[in-house]
Amino acid sequence: MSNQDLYFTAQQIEINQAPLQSKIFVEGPPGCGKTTAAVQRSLTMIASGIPAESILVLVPQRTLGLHYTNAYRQVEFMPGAEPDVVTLGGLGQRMVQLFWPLVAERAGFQQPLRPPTFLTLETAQYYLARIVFPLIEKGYFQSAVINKNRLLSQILDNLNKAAVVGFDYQQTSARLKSAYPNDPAKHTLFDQAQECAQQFRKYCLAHHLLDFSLQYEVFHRFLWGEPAVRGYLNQRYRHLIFDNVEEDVPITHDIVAQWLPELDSALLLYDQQGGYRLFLGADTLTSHSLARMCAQQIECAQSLVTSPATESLQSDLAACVLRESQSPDPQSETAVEFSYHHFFPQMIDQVAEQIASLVKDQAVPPGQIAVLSPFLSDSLRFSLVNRLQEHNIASRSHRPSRSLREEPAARCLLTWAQIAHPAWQMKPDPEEFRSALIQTLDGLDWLRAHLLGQIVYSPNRADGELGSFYQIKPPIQDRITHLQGQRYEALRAWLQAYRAGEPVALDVFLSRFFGEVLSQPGYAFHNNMEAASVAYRLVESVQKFRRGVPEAQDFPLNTGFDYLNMVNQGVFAAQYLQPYQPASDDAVLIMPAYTFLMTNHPVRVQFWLNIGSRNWWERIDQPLTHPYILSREWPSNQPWTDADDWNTNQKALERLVRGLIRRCSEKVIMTSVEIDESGQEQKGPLMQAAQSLVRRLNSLKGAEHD
Ligand SMILES: Nc1ncnc2c1ncn2[C@@H]1O[C@H](COP(=O)(O)OP(=O)(O)OP(=O)(O)O)[C@@H](O)[C@H]1O
Repeated sequence: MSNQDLYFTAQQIEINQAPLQSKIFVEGPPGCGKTTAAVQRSLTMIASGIPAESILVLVPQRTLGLHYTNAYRQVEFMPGAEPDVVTLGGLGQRMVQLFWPLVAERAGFQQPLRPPTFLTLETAQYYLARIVFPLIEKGYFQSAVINKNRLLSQILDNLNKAAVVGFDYQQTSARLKSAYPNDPAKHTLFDQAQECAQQFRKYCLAHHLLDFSLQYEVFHRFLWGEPAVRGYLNQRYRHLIFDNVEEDVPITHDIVAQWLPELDSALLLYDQQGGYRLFLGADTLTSHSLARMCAQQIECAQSLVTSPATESLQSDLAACVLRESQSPDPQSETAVEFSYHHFFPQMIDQVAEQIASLVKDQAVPPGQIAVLSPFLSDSLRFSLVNRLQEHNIASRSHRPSRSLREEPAARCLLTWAQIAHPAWQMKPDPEEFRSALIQTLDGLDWLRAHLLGQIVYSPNRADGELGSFYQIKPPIQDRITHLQGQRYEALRAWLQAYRAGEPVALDVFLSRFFGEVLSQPGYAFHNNMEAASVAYRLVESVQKFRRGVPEAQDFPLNTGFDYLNMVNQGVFAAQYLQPYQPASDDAVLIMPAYTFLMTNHPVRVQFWLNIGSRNWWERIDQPLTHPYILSREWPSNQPWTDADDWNTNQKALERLVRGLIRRCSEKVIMTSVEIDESGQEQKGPLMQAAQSLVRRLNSLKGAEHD
């Protein structure tokens, strides 16, 4: 629906028609039309002669800016003369780049004349790993039962929290310890994490490297107060639209509070009951205090998404979560459905069938259906996508970060890279080799791959060469089939030729191998768009790694070894940010629940999978960090208790339930299983709340009959 087709609400008209120089704070529930009104207002401003490039649209994360970028794409702006849609981190990075000479020395960089290198998550993990792994060998982090990747990301998380909440990162351990006064084991972990963070920061300052926390800190502490920088920003931007203020972090709010009086106009949009990015430092209190800085306040009360029935369901289920005695509204019943199953696969089959019936019998567009769960495991995603495919229904799954290592296509490419570079002395085990064969030769089954692999590959072979298909005994050749044998031989010849020549950087190797072998007819990547896109992202990830590691410029070949080493140790390509594509009407969305909340895409029907799982309620265990204790609200020296855990989990579930239902216009279908994927019995708090709602609705009916 384009904006021309909408009848704007009174509040939307008020926002759109407010005088051009106004500073307005709009608040309301999600789905009351705030973003739509803001997009419209910016277009009205541009139509009235305000230069588009003087409008800054600030969002807490890129997905939340999609409505703006999509709308601006429809308008023909001159190149460079369009509104800027950015996060404060993005803006900060640009400023650091631009004003580097002004700030490098003052910020403590030891080689201020060298240009800054901005680290990605992976390159930051790489440098941090070089500090942390030797310490692990010495016995650090022994009591933390988490994998290396999570260890690294929690140390980086502490640095990020300090930067965005606004405290000295060297105080992190003291803050955490004061919340657990009687837990020496935790104290040791916090101190060790702190020591790693300190060494990492020292290394970054010595080598002009900036991870996210340092970018943010340099911008906030050293550039924001500089008259030259402020002058530049004030000349460039005169109008601010700040959407989803409640999902942003305190330092962004501080900066905006100081900036507001200097701007010509501002429109700030606040979602009530939001703050889902708490893990990343989002702070609803500091965000709401911005209301005082705006002369005009507008409240939108009416959701344009929910029906009266889903609105009631939202309030009734939230009451059950919080165990408040509230008599439900009978119409809630029409907006919810429950389905119970013994086992996980039955639940998946049933969900797929229900979706097929919604699409085929009730003409619900697939894009108006979302399947949500707290986490999206590979097996869950895989089974659901497959079941839907059997019904000819397209789906789109999105996880904000995925491990490339988990992608079979990426593992396959990296296995061949190891075989192509014997000097690295990284020999895949026979199982990895067999999987690579299955992933590579189109139509090769497990048994044939096993036969072929057993004969042609041995990790013990000193020269690392692969055996030839033609030396295999004819009856076995027949079993493997000559067609697959020829394909294997062409692959082997390619690798042999590569090994005979000068090796190239890993990303170059991967692109060539993909282009010249894997994507050719007869190989499994041919016409396989998903595998191709994984290959592309892997190449990009290696490339970014090579470019982000300055010493790699001199030794590009070592980078390949380092990269693979990190992958093998479980560090990365542990995570990459999947580009988020805006939702389309022809594919069912399959997403983690919190990711869905950040896509700004309401739907008609939601499926909540396995509501008995405690993951709907419980925070993931983070032994080295803590989102609440490291927030501004948490008083120093106040102990964190089990009751705090319980209360925050309750509050988070209530917020999640409300947030999801407020993005649903017709029905929520809640599914549960007795025994989950890992064989556990399921009866978590969301399930208990749902059961309590059923009881309350039933007793209401009982009362009616009486
Ligand atoms: N005047 C209107 N009439 C009908 N539908 C509308 C109107 N304004 C917006 N919508 C639709 O309502 C939905 C929510 O709108 P919008 O995203 O602008 O709300 P919001 O308050 O910004 O929500 P969120 O906080 O989730 O971003 C969208 O699907 C949008 O197309």
